[in-house]
Amino acid sequence: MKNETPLLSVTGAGHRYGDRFGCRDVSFDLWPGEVLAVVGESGSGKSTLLGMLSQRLTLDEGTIRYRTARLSDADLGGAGEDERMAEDLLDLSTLSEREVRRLWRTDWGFVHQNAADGLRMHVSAGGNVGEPLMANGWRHYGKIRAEAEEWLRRVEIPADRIDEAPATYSGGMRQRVQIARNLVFGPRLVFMDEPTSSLDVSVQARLLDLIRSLVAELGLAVVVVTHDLAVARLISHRTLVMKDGVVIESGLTDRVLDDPQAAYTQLLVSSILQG
Ligand SMILES: Nc1ncnc2c1ncn2[C@@H]1O[C@H](COP(=O)(O)OP(=O)(O)OP(=O)(O)O)[C@@H](O)[C@H]1O
Repeated sequence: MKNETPLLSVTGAGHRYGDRFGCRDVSFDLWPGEVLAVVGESGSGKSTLLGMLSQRLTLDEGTIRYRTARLSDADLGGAGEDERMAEDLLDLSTLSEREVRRLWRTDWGFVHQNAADGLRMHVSAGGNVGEPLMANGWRHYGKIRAEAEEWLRRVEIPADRIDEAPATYSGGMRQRVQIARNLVFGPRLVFMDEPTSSLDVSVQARLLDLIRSLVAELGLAVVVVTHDLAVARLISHRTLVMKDGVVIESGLTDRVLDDPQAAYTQLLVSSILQG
């Protein structure tokens, strides 16, 4: 059953590069446990949308609201801030940098296309996964180590390799460590930018399977950007199709892919079938 308020609520959102919009007029709601795929060809605005949602790019029009429980902690500062934090849906444009950093520490994960952007390649895998726990106040080395080991086991890293650095790992293993590092602290919303596209097809399937089962098990909300409709099909519940910076079609993934309404989506789907 759905909660009454979405976790993320996006209305008329847009980002401008100079005088041109990279994406605009994007609206959707995302509930806990839901995976939203953003698909479209190169240059359609997928990365811009992800950057805007994750607060890496400015929101130049519209609103993005996020439902937060944890930000109401008293340690955030003045009374005004606390009051605002206690609200159900928080307007992200009102957050200070410190508040955004806190969201990244406690609530949000980001799985990059290239593991090197999301991992410390020369720190052990165990260290990579333990670090977010330390950032969240874990102090007991044995507990951090045990939790990191448990997560590396869940993402199928052999126990005898956790003291090795990701630099020595295969591409698939690196992505799995990146996933563990992004899930170990219990986020509620995870952004994924082409999480499998740097990998061989056979490795992709296994990783997608792992992502799908972890996301379901943890009830995570996910926004995944992909140019690959098969990825959308495998892991997402709903899909947004983007073209020239705007959403041209959205709906349940099976509906969008099996019965596309927009001519552009029909073309995308048929080019896959022919390919
Ligand atoms: N830094 C930038 N400066 C100016 N224009 C940009 C910049 N980044 C992207 N754009 C433009 O914004 C539009 C959307 O690009 P975006 O990178 O979001 O598309 P995309 O769908 O993610 O493409 P890809 O799959 O190739 O990453 C394009 O017209 C692109 O040229």
